[in-house]
Amino acid sequence: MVEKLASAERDEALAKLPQWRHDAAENAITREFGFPDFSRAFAFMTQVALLAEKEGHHPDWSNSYSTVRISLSTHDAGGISAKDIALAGEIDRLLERAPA
Ligand SMILES: C[C@H](O)[C@H](O)[C@H]1CNC2=NC(N)=NC(=O)C2=N1
Repeated sequence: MVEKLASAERDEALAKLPQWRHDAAENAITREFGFPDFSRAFAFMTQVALLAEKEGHHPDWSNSYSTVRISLSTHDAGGISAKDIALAGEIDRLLERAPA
């Protein structure tokens, strides 16, 4: 089982993911994404869903029209693990490859 990161490790990893925030109340890392419309927001969610299935690691998220909010934590570890950091990086790279 993957271990949760110590807060110093988490902060060091987050320094390389400047668009992600540590949400202490959720014990998760979060990012909000804005798109021009619902279709593009949902297309992004579809890509993230496929990525999550591939990784066996899944986001907690919400969608309101053209906004998608993603919260990543490792439920099994009770906090933020390297898997969350890795998935956040891959989600960022999805947008670099195919800007919405
Ligand atoms: C068995 C399966 O791999 C686990 O239940 C996975 C599935 N996806 C998961 N996703 C997240 N975010 N946290 C987990 O602990 C987790 N566990």
